[in-house]
Amino acid sequence: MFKQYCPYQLQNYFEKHSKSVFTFVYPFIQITFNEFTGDRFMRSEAYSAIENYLDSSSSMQAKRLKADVVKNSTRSLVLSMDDFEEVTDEFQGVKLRWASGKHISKTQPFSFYPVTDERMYYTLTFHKRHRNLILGTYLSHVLKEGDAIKVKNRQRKLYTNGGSYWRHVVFEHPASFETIAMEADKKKEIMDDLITFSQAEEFYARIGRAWKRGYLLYGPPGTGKSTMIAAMANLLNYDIYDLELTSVKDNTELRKLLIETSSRSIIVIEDIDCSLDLTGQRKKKNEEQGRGDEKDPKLKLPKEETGGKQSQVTLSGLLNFIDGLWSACKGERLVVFTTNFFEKLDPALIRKGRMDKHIELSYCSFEAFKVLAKNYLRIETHHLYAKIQELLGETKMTPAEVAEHLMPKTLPGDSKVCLEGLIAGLEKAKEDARLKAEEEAREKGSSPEENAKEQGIENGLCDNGNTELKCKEKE
Ligand SMILES: Nc1ncnc2c1ncn2[C@@H]1O[C@H](COP(=O)(O)OP(=O)(O)OP(=O)(O)O)[C@@H](O)[C@H]1O
Repeated sequence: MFKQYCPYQLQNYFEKHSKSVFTFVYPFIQITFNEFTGDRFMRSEAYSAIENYLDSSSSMQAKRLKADVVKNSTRSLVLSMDDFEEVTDEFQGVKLRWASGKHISKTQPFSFYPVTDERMYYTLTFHKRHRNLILGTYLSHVLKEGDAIKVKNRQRKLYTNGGSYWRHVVFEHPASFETIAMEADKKKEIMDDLITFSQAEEFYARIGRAWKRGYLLYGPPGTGKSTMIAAMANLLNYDIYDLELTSVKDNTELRKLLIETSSRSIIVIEDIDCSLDLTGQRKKKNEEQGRGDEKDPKLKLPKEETGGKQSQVTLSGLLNFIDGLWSACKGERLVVFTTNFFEKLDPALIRKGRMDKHIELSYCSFEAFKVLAKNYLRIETHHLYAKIQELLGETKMTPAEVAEHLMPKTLPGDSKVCLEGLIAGLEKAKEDARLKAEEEAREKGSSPEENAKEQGIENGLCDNGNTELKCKEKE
């Protein structure tokens, strides 16, 4: 009515003065928290924290609620406060009122149809005599609680890069450290390391280091490197960013992608030896040029998925990402590289400080087999175990291959059939290796035993299933 009957020229005047009179006599303070700050595309962190904080209490108080299904493993229903609804809160005996609202505006940019733009907001109302308490302690309490609820309830995501953007799906991999086939003490060491890292915020701040840790997982294909990454993410409740380096155009794009990763995440580069053209060229180039520059800016990625153009990402760009200045910007993060060829990697890339922990995932040991048998067949022991132990000591078989033999062919599955299948597989692998060694010995004119040993070293294998580096060390 006011807008309809009051002359337009007077409206502003009245609004301005009535507001100041109203503010003078009104004993309450009102704060608005908008969903978006400045930039339309940046959601306000304060708004998200308040949303989480209020959602936890609004289901008990609000009369009108919104429901949404969260597609995590349990598909739970999340209730939140509906638009233009109010709830009260109490803090140290002080009562406060939260209300949700929505600004709706119709914009008509270049399209024929008007586009509706909705912006949510929350308002907090409290008496002005509690100003110090609310602005100081209460608001930081709300933000802290809201962030903690977010961490607890969040759906973890698996991101992958398509060009310069991240796309994501909900991450629901069932791998855990319990199901990983590995020696118990090695497993415990890795878990302790991860947990210590995740709790060491103050420690990292005190020693002046960015809160991040690098892991290099190496070993033959099928030994559980990817499974280990999923187990790490599940243990720490982190997101995963699976970075496909070959589709990143240049260092600027790499930096953009990495700046967009969030805290509490694992950044993974799988098969790093295939993503970066490493040692060979670099060493050769350095030798030719007679210099030992660690970060050769001319070293480029192979020409692959960057629209047929050669990727311009350089080793120096990658090294900057791992431990350059900006890498400290986003808090708690793990960087994980995987490779099948440890020895191919540039020492600069994997030196301690960049890749702090080197974890070898190797061929299936008897202890690892027992974990797999427990997972797949639910048995702790069997009279065929002795034979399997003997064969695993003589033959190399990856956990992936062992797992395949243990997979029941029909349900509910017969343990004896699976174990016999595994024994047959191991015997065949042993025989194949023997024939191959004989064949190659004939070609070279050396004895099969010598040849087998040489082969083991060439292929990165060793008597006990370790990779080349260890074999050489042992020798
Ligand atoms: N150590 C292990 N513990 C439990 N399962 C394993 C292990 N290693 C392999 N597997 C099984 O084998 C499959 C393949 O393993 P995974 O993809 O993790 O191997 P990888 O080392 O990452 O191989 P690649 O180098 O080819 O990427 C997985 O689905 C998993 O079920």
